[in-house]
Amino acid sequence: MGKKIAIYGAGTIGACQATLTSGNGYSTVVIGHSEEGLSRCRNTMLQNWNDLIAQKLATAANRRAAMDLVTITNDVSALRDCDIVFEAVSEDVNIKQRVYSIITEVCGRDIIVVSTTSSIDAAILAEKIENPARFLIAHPFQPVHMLPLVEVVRHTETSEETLNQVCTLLKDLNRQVVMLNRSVPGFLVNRFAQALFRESIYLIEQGITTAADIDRAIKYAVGMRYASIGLLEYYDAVGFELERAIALNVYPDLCDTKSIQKTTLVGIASGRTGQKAGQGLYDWSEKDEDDFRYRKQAPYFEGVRQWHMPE
Ligand SMILES: NC(=O)c1ccc[n+]([C@@H]2O[C@H](COP(=O)([O-])OP(=O)(O)OC[C@H]3O[C@@H](n4cnc5c(N)ncnc54)[C@H](O)[C@@H]3O)[C@@H](O)[C@H]2O)c1
Ligand SMILES: O=C(O)[C@@H](O)[C@@H](O)[C@H](O)[C@@H](O)CO
Repeated sequence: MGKKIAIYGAGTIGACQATLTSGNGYSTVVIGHSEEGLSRCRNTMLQNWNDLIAQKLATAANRRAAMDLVTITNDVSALRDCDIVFEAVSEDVNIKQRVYSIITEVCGRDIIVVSTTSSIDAAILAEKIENPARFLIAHPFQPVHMLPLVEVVRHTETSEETLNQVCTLLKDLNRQVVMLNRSVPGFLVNRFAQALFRESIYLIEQGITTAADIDRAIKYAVGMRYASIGLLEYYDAVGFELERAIALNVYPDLCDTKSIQKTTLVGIASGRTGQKAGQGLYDWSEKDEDDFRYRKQAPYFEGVRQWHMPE
């Protein structure tokens, strides 16, 4: 500990990353770029704490102490004495490049910059920063302050020292780190997710089943099984002979389209784009938003007991 952490970007990821770092006793600076953004960030952080307090995982004193460790500001000079900057601005290479120039200007070229990008290649981002040896990606998952996995993606010029410092910090934050030695689109988890999304939409479009039944299958088989054993432990447990027989039957029938599917295109054209629009694969007007937020966090509550919360 003792490090001062900065998070550049006051959106969804910035607010939750700041909840995690300050909730573990780190002084944290969040850089935004609008007044509304700053108050939205503060409100998201308070909502995160209130959810933890409602579960009796934190107290009002923890919330106050953690919020006291946080500076949320539009003033980039607040970055000056930080040791490491998590970049969490919009998923746009040009915006990220502008932000890297500002960080280097304020902090010097030895500052460690960690991008939270979901999809931009590490080599592309590394080209946009003055000192690529001090740059890598650490891709988190929502809800970022609670879900433990972080995919660390290095590129050819990332120094060992940078990698070690970032991994040490992530481990101190009780993160489970997986490492990619080079960038591939979607890293690991979004590759798995896209394969499942594509197949699920295909099955619905073929009239084979419904969104609700796909989600039941995921929750009560895939989710529950792989919560306690690994996917590849399971593969070995079944054995290669049976998996070969199943693959010979299933591979030829799997969806392999390279195009965006009709359901998604029609949804976008008609404004039925998902939860925020009230309608997507589900009718969200029929769903309870608080219950969904609770269910989204529920698997991770136990992990919060390991936080080193300030008091
Ligand atoms: N939302 C997710 O599920 C998720 C998960 C993991 C990683 N990520 C990645 O995290 C990053 C941030 O995503 P998000 O979901 O928080 O987006 P967001 O839109 O909620 O937040 C991005 C923030 O960046 C700010 N911003 C834009 N230009 C800026 C600038 N020049 N200076 C300062 N701030 C600027 C925006 O105002 C906004 O507050 C992206 O790279 C995204 O791919 C997102
Ligand atoms: O699952 C997540 O939280 C991340 O992988 C994100 O990067 C990504 O944007 C997804 O939410 C989109 O499915």
